[in-house]
Amino acid sequence: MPEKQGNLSINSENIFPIIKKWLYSDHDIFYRELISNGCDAITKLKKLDVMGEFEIPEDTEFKIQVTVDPDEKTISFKDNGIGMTFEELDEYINQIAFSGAKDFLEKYKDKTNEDQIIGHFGLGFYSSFMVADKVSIDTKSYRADAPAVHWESDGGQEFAMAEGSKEDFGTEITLYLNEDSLEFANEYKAREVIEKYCSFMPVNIFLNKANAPQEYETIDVSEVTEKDVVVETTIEEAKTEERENENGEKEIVEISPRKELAKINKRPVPLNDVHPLWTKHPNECTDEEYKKFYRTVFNDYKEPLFWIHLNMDYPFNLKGILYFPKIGSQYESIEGTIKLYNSQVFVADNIKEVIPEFLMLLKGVIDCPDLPLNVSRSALQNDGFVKKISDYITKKVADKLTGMYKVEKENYEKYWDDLSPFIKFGYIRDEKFEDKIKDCILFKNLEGRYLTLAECLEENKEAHENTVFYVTDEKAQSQYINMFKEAGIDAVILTHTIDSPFISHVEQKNENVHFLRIDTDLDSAFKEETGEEEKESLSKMTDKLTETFRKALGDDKLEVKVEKLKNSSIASVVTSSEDSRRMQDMMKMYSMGDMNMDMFGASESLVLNANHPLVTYVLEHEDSEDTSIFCEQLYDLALLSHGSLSPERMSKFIARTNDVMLKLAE
Ligand SMILES: Nc1ncnc2c1ncn2[C@@H]1O[C@H](COP(=O)(O)OP(=O)(O)OP(=O)(O)O)[C@@H](O)[C@H]1O
Repeated sequence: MPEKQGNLSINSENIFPIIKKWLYSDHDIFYRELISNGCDAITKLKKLDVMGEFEIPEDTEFKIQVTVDPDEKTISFKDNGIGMTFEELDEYINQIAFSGAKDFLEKYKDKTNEDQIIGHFGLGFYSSFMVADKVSIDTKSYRADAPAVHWESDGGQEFAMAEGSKEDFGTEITLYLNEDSLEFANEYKAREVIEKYCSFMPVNIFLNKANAPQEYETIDVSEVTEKDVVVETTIEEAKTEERENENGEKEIVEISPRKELAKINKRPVPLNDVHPLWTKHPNECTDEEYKKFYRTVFNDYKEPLFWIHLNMDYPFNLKGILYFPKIGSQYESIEGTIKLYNSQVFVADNIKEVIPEFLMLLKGVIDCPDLPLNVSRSALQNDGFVKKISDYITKKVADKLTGMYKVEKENYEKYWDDLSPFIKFGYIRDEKFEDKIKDCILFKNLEGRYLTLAECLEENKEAHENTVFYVTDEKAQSQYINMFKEAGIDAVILTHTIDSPFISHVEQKNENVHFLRIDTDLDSAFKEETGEEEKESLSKMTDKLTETFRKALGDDKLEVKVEKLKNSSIASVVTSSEDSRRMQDMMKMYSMGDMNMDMFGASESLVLNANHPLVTYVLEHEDSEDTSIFCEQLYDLALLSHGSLSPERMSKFIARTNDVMLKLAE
């Protein structure tokens, strides 16, 4: 065999600093690249066997063996795949692998943002130089007549290759780590990285540490296979116990039989699952398997609500499982994770160019071998193919939900509280999803029944046409809820942060429909019908009480309304204008709380019930010495039932209440 030395130098002298910078956040990627090269080499050999060009020896067990050696500061990756001849190695490694790195550099030389590169596919073998000063390859082709080859390169600039000594077919790549990268030879680190990238690769991956002491396990002799190395066999005598039988006599019973045990070298356990659940046909998967897969992949011990198994072959290849997680409480983060794979090789989490943003609230895996992953994010955004994938996933999710709504309404309602933030987010963000799902959005009413928007409007069309009253905080708005219930008026519960943008969106899409918070201007249903004369007298009362309350509270902007409420036990309530409240909420959301809210008009009004004796008392005693106490107290009580008092008002309210009680005690 000829020997060969050469120069691998790539035009740029600075290739290392540049590549290192780009890959800085995921330096560990070389594990994925070298292991997936090994998987490819094994897959190729299996294909040759199917094509009849090679016969796989009977005792072959395909695997990738990773060995870390912290003492020698090396990591080796050994596969029993197709291997390379001298010429192939020269072509694939000296030319292609290095030209791959060169292409990579060319493509991205003007881009400084590492975020623009997805997956880093295309860097392959060359990535080993990110962590190693020296790399060697020992390979032997599957072709019986091809001699083994040894290749090595110091620093990735020059190489030397010559006949090697490897005896069996396959490839072993050894990395001599640089001082900055020694952590990768740590067994636990290695395990962590392999589990991150290679958990579902299609060939068994084993990890061991060089010179680690042999570990053993004990099994029943009947379970020993040809592959086991038996160190010793032992007999465990039967265990017996004296027990009383049903006739009250004592007898000896065997509680465990005599066993013949074998101590064997610990059987290696692969780090990966070569047949992840998504690769199976949905008909072959059980609920228990789906749940177990969810637990292992997402470390979430709360059971998912349900899942969708995606399985598409045409016009593109896409498989995956999307889980709808159970949301613990509304305060818990509902951020999900969608893991993207390319032929069982992990690429990245949550690539928003491929997966619609609202689906990121779910948890799931998607494997798409056809995805162009070696291009920049901006290119992915404009890629029609990626758009198709994204549309397909959206359609599948919408179909599942609408199907459930139609066929399993009871379950759908049961899951609604968990599903609702996700569905509402999708409804706002994705027009296609909105189109499909809009008639399956539910609203929980005061009785706890679930209604669609159309049903809500229909049920309440006599009492308040095209208006939906809603509650955002069941505790703070309980007084209003009671008033509504007494008056036989319905409202819906919308307590999630997504609900505020959600109702605005519903209003935009349904021009006539309005949502009013339950504490907005009181509906006529709560008021007594008033004739013209009474209206005039109420208006006079309003003027008078406005003056009295403004003076007592020292607030000359206070909006006061006087009404005859049917519920005579209520003296005062605060109502707020829907529009200005929404505007204020929006300001808060965008942290513009400092802005002067007066520009949006008065948001709150004090409504006094002319049917309540305390109100009539104030009306008749505007100049009495205690009037201001009545005014302050009525206002604070109204505010309290509307929400809460400011700390300053609260202290004054407590002191004043004590004074009032003292007076009563006198
Ligand atoms: N373990 C191996 N066994 C056999 N051939 C290999 C092995 N590793 C690399 N090769 C050969 O070297 C070539 C270059 O490898 P490299 O990892 O740089 O790029 P790639 O695998 O083709 O593409 P990618 O960038 O997707 O990894 C491979 O195409 C393959 O032919």
